[in-house]
Amino acid sequence: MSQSNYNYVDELAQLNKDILAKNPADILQFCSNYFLARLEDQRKQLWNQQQRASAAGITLFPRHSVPRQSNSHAFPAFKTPFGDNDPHSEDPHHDKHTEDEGPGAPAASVPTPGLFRGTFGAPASSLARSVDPSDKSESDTIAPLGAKISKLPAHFNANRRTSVSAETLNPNKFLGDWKPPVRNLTSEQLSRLNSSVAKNFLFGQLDDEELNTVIHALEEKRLPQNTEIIKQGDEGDFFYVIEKGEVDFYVNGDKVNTSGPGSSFGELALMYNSFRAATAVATTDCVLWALDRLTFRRILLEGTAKKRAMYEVFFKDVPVLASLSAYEKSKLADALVSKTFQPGTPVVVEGDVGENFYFIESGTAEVSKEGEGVVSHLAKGDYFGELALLNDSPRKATVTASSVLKVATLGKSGFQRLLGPVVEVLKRQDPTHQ
Ligand SMILES: Nc1ncnc2c1ncn2[C@@H]1O[C@@H]2COP(=O)(O)O[C@H]2[C@H]1O
Repeated sequence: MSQSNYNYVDELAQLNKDILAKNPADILQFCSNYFLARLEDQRKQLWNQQQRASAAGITLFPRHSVPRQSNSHAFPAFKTPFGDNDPHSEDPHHDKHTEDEGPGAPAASVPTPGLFRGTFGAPASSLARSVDPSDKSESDTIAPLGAKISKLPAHFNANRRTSVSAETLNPNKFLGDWKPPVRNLTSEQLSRLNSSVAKNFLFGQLDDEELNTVIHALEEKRLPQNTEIIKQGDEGDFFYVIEKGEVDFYVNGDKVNTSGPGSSFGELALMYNSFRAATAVATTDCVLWALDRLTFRRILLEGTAKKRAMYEVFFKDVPVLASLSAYEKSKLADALVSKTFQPGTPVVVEGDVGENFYFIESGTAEVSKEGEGVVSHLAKGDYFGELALLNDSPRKATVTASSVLKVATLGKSGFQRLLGPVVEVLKRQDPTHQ
């Protein structure tokens, strides 16, 4: 069953519950009111989502088409779903037709009163998802690179399910009698999963039962080099973990990232019920493991979203991370593990082999060196422990909690993978580096 069908079934199930609870006299009027209220709610969520995304530096709905870049991937341009009421617009009457809509395409907004008149004002037929039999965005077939990418329907974003909070805050309510898929994994597949994929940072938050459910729901995908795994602008269907190979990511034609074994991608559209934020292309032959949207939302959504939100606040107090993009910060948040040390407890000891890097979330610590005593004091937003990881050398100093100390730790592989862009700055500023 396609993802749209799931959404449709969820929606009808909820409507049915409301009808049974309220037993309305005028069923059609009740249904009409129900869907209008749902639509309004959805648009408000989308609005909030856009605000949060832009605060984090991500543009969900660029106003203008983005010219094709020199690489070979076609990227759709997006229209704001807020029509003429887009507060981000410098010119509210500009850009009613983009080149991507084609000359005959209807205007994105039909003026009607009300905050979201752009989308509410559109004719009913344009609010329904445009049905294009060639649109395989829901299927788990993966388009080979170079396959023709069809243009987006004129009302592309207006028709997306974009609720963040309703399902996010109470996912169980919306998932009904959800049962995770159980794949018939061979013992060879299970052992590969346990030795690599299960170590993905996002799975670190799961208890044994949850991890087991996730592992048995994973589906192996072997993809040749140059396969387009995800297309920017599509609806989210799967979350992926890389077992082997490399994947490049493009946003509006610009390469923004590369990921390798142990990394995951494709979570954003599932978390925010939004379209795919980037195009993902296999740059080598790849072995991936795909987790379906509902299992992701049911088991991984809440913990991931909470952790990202929590560290998003903390990262504002860590100047050295300022140069990381919003997405790089999210990935860093996934990998961090909080630990608390009582006053007087050493966290790293001079001469020891180093395995972890630390940010101070709260509390204080002091740095001391053999023969020199205390050489510096550390507090919230400071970090320590990178030298041993960078140089494969013993710890150069001892760091001891001087009050209850909460740290966010990162292991060696996460440190190399996620803090690469700021390593030079860390090197220069590490307080244990004398
Ligand atoms: N800079 C980036 N911005 C957005 N998404 C990215 C970026 N780099 C990698 N990605 C991944 O690309 C995926 C595309 O699908 P999603 O939007 O579901 O989730 C996205 C992320 O997992």
